[in-house]
Amino acid sequence: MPTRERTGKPTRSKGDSDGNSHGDNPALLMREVYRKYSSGADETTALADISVTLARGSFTAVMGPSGSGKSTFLHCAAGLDRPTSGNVRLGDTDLDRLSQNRLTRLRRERVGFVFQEYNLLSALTVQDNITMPLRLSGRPVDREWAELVTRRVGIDQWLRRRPTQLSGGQQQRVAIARALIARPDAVFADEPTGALDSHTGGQVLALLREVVTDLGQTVLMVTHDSAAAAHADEVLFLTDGKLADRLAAPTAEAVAERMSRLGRA
Ligand SMILES: Nc1ncnc2c1ncn2[C@@H]1O[C@H](COP(=O)(O)OP(=O)(O)OP(=O)(O)O)[C@@H](O)[C@H]1O
Repeated sequence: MPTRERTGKPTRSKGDSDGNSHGDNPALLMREVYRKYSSGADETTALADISVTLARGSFTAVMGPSGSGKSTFLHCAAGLDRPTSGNVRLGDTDLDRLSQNRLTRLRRERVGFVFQEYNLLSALTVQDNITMPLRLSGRPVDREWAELVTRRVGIDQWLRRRPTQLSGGQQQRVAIARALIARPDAVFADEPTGALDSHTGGQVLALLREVVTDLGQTVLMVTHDSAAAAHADEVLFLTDGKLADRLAAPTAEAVAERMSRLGRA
């Protein structure tokens, strides 16, 4: 059932148009992506023939054994790394055609990041941390969106504090608000609950789910945790850099079972 955010605007469900300037296209399209690392005679294929489409307003988890290519996948998808071959399209932009400067600008303006370690600036207030991506790209703050995000993420009462005056879970909420402030094409989360206890981690995952369901954002999350992956609409399983399996409407048990099957493969 579609929900409505507090502004009264209808929100998107999986696959809908996003209502912003980027039209009907998917949030992310990866086509036949390879990422190889060479050192001397050694070559490692970290990603092999990855083709994935993320619909706007979808929540996707990426799982796989250690070394299976999860971080490389996230970095290539988010424009932090360039594939050796293949295409990555974020919204309506082909990343392989961008210069390094344009790619940096795109990451600031159209991508949100949430890391395990929050990466907040301790000298700045929560408010200034959240609006930092906009200041870096010289863009004005959309007050209505900023208020909606801070309220929705549940940090409106801490805006004048410094990150060190907040708990880990509260800091991760600030990082999520910062990731959303520019209304990105996609939010990339790398083990966002890795540093949190399971209760607080559960709250952060529920928040990411709301960010997708209520605010229509697109989230791609790398995780080792089956229970975390179960918050997503779909789980992608990587082994040896390949997309080995995928699971829609996951439960923690089904995810754990697929993971153990991959381990035996
Ligand atoms: N800079 C690099 N140079 C050479 N090989 C690399 C480099 N980065 C990653 N690799 C290799 O690429 C493969 C995929 O690494 P990646 O970090 O993406 O895996 P991962 O699934 O995220 O692992 P983990 O769960 O342990 O974080 C591994 O074999 C790794 O050793």
